[in-house]
Amino acid sequence: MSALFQDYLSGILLVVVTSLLVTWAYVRYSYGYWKRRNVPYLEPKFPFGNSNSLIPKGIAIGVISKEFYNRFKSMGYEMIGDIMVKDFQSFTDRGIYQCESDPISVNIFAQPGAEWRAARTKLTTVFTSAKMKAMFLLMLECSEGLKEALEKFAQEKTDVDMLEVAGCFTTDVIGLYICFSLTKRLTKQFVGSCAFGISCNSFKHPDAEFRRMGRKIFTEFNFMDRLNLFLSIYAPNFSQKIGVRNIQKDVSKFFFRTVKDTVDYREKNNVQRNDLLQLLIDMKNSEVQMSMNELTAQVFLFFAAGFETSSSTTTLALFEISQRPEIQEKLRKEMRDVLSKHNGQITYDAIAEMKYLAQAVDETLRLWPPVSTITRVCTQDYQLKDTDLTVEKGLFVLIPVLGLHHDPEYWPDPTRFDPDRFSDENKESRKPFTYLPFGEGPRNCIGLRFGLLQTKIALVTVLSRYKVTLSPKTVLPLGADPQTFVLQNLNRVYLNLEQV
Ligand code: HEM
Repeated sequence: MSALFQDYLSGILLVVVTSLLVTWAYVRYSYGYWKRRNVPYLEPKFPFGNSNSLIPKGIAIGVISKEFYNRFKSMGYEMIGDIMVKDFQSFTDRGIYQCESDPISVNIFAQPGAEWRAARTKLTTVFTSAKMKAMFLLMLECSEGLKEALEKFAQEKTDVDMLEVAGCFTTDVIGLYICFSLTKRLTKQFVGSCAFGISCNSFKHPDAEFRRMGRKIFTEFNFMDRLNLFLSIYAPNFSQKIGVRNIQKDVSKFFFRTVKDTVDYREKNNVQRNDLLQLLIDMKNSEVQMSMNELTAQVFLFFAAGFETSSSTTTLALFEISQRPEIQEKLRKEMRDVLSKHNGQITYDAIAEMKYLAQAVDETLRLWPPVSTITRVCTQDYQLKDTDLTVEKGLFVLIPVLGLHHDPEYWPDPTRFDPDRFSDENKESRKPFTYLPFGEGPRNCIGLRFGLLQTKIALVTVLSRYKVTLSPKTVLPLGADPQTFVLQNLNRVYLNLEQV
């Protein structure tokens, strides 16, 4: 019996030791990939190679890719244009994990090649100029909630947690855009009414489900969420086989429930609305035949991509502007001049006329690009121009947006906030592909105009009414949070408002 047990133990030991040896050999071999090809590289460290962004106290992905960029930029950045635009057909995918058993992950951001192209063609119709103009009215309606909240802060002379306030505004905008009517009457009927268990008036209900889910998508990961994320990034094929999900279960459940209830309600009651969901419902019922799973996944992605990027841009623009009184005054003067030409009303055309505002937003996106690293995956072997190096199918490419945006060669004194960098004259002399806040090429940001518009409306709402200063409560430097994939700050931005 004891000999049998010993044999059993030795067997287990042998399996364990062999597995460890095989893993070690595999890791060593993988770490030698660039050395074997004679390409300059950073020595990877066990167990996370060159990336430790998923472990507590790690480094944000944008900061890691900036470090790579600073080390190797002498190799030339021209290949970025080839990869994103000219030779896009060899780099159509983003390499984001998706898993059929978690249908919400199969969205336009993650979809590969042909599936992505079909989805992009369908969804592009959502962002026409006419739709943007209609959307503008809805954004203005949502800015009423922002106005009220700001008034309260100013009267009570309390610090404004700007990311939270901007997050409420953009959540309402995107929530309404996705699911609710563009007409005032119907919007009023639904805002805050919890018609389908949703409340989308984040200012009145800061813990409304839409807002709670929004916060959760980017910042709240428990141990299992973290483990799932880790597996989906480092072992995607294995993760797909065992059904690992990279989006939190309750977030996924919320979107499936909400979208299903809303679609059922509209179909049963023959309700038609002028919003994204209607467009997707029409597609579902047309020859395009979008499934309910795809429809829900796209709704989720628009929500996730649409609110956080713009709320952090608004917050960081105000962070910079609060510390530069001369820039703030110039912006306010422009706002007043333009608004006075439009009877004091914020209109679509008035926003388009505010050139210095556009420059300030562009400069914020240079200094603080929410998507600080863009990814592409090589989808067919690719010969890198002027080299004998073949980029192999399946290889991941990181495009170091933060590194490019902070490079003193293209942006002298790069940490200084200076909207004049984006004057017409300076824009003309800029090198291509050194400014990529919305990506580039066929897979660039589909919501670019939407994002800029809601950011500008929020800024006009704040700056045309209040002088903004940075509260001493703000801990500096802000620092980049390693735990999220968008560039988020570790420390909150607190502002003080004084009516002008
Ligand atoms: C300031 C605001 C925003 C910024 C900085 C931003 C940035 C980006 C970036 C860098 C990408 C990747 C581009 C690439 O890979 O080349 C992206 C993709 C995307 N964004 Fe945005 N975004 C913003 C707002 C929005 C909004 C408001 C929406 C929707 C309403 C949106 C929807 C999307 C979608 C669907 C994609 C995937 C496009 C595709 O794969 O075809 N974004 N965004």
